[in-house]
Amino acid sequence: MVLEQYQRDFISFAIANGVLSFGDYTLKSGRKSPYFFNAGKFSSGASLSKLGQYYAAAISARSAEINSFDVVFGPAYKGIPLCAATVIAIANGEGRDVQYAFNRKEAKDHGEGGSIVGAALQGKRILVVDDVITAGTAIRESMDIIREAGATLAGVVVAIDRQEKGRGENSAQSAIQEIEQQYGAPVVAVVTLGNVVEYLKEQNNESVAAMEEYRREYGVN
Ligand SMILES: O=P(O)(O)OC[C@H]1O[C@H](OP(=O)(O)OP(=O)(O)O)[C@H](O)[C@@H]1O
Repeated sequence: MVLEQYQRDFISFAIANGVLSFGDYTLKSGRKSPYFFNAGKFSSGASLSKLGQYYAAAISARSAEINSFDVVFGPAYKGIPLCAATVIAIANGEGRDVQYAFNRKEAKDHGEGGSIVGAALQGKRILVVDDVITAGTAIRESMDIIREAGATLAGVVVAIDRQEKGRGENSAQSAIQEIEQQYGAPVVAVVTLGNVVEYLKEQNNESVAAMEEYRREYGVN
């Protein structure tokens, strides 16, 4: 697996910000993981600005799959700064003025009202950005919003794909693979678990063995 330079930079940036850490973690799924990714720690102007640039880099690197999009949509709440940072990075880096929108978790019944803030979605191709996909609930909710608005899904971008099997007895697929299949649109991650392992190998990092073992146990093919 070839590690692109933006992916190498993103992993080292995530480690430096304490977003990606290695140790013994128990996940919501109950799985014991040798690593943890907490995007909430990108919590300053400079780190959010860089994060937007990594999303923009991933979108550009995978443009053949994503094809074209008109609006970047961020599901509340954590998707909100992400969609804003991503369109700013696209405007500054590529000179392309892309629209953005996000939802309110609770619809507002005064003022302009409604539950979508930002660009109108109707008839447009929507790229959804979020930090992570776990069970896929947030993305399915976004899909409902997109369909109700008469728009179509161009793709989804997340920071990391853990590439692990779902928790169902016979689940051989990850939540990301299920979403790709269900909606017929690509889900692109800035980095995958495979990329992280590759990076750690390059660095002769001591966590490689534990990461590979985790991947053997829970990884998808
Ligand atoms: O694939 P899922 O199982 O939906 O899990 C991932 C979602 O969960 C988190 O958001 P959450 O819904 O907790 O809301 P928040 O952004 O307000 O924290 C996260 O930001 C994703 O949107």
